[in-house]
Amino acid sequence: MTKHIKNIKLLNEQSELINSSVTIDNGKIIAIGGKQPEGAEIIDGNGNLLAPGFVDLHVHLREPGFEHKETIATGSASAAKGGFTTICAMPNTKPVPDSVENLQLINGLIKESAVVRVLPYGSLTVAQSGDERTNLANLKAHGAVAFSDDGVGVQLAATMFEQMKDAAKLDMVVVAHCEDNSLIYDGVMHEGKRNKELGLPGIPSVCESVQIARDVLLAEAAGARYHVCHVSTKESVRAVRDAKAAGIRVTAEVCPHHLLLEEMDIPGDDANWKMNPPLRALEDKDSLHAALLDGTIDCISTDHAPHTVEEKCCGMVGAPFGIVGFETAFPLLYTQFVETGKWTLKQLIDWMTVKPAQIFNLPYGKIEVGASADLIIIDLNKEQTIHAEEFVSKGRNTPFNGWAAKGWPIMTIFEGNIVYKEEK
Ligand SMILES: NC(=O)N[C@@H](CC(=O)O)C(=O)O
Ligand SMILES: [Zn+2]
Repeated sequence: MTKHIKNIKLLNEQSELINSSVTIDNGKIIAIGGKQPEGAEIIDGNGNLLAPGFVDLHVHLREPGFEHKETIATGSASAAKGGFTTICAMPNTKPVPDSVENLQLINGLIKESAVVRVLPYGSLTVAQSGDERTNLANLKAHGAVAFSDDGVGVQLAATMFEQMKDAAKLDMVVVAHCEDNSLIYDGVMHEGKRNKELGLPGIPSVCESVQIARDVLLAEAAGARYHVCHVSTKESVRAVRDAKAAGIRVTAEVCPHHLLLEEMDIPGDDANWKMNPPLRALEDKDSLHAALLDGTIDCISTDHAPHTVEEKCCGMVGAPFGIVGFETAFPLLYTQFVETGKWTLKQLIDWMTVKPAQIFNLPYGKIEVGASADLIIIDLNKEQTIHAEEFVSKGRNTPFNGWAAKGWPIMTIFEGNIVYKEEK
């Protein structure tokens, strides 16, 4: 069935909104600005923005193994509501996608219940233990989008180096959660000012940056493509910036919460403010903004990490790290940084669409003839307060409960089908 989305605005390179229309057929975009085809189903955009569906390189869907926190069905529906149509699922599930058999199991679950495109990672080591290396060629052959042990850092340089060399041969990206276990010190938040005020153990910045510094040198020696997860410190930014300047094939992501919050915002010993890496100092936050703007950091990823209310109930010590992200990412960033004139709308959309897609060579994140019809209609004027209890995700773990934000996705189209529509 042909669909014609009329009365929408498209963003041009100058970040101007241009009146247009988009026609889709058979899951693909077949015309931009064309006439309404005879017999087409009409979707009226009511003058709102039509953007490419967001692409998220870093998400946790919890299935298989932790369905009490999230499932592929609830996680992908949450993604759809947030405007995400391509999401890359991290391997910290049970079982871990460390073998063809386990990856096939996950592929089957995705096929059964995902409402948007879910691309699974393969792990770098068996059971993410950091010891035995996985067979990357086999994982690639069965659909792994990239390789990562996210949730934990790969501790041994030799293990990382060997996997980088194999990934380079396959022209696949190694994606790293950078954390040196000997420098965590049982910390639950940033080692800085606020953790001392709260009397809570801290994680020093160097815990992250030291492993990035190691890895960029390993990536250079291996000739590998290397992507850094959730960069949070100014020293990490410097390590990535220097590596890029040296011609090393490194890319990096930043999460909305690290752009929006810093350690002094943490109201108290509340686990909805506990995530890994933790909220750092103001100067770290500032350096992340500068890094996005100068291209050191390539894209924004949510690190959607749902946990149960029970797990997050009782203070930071003992609670798992992580916060949800899909349903608040765009409106928060739009309200705080586009509406205030710090970023253009085009910059924000690019950091959430074409930029992440390019890192994995994915053909998504663009509105062009022939592209998959993965589209979102965003009402930039719609203002709403965030209520965690209304999330489609099973997770309620967010520090943004009660925040007001503008710019809400009101319809999400995946491969030509409507997978989310706002309730009026
Ligand atoms: N970011 C987090 O705080 N938690 C993630 C793991 C991770 O992304 O490192 C999780 O799986 O809960
Ligand atoms: Zn991580």
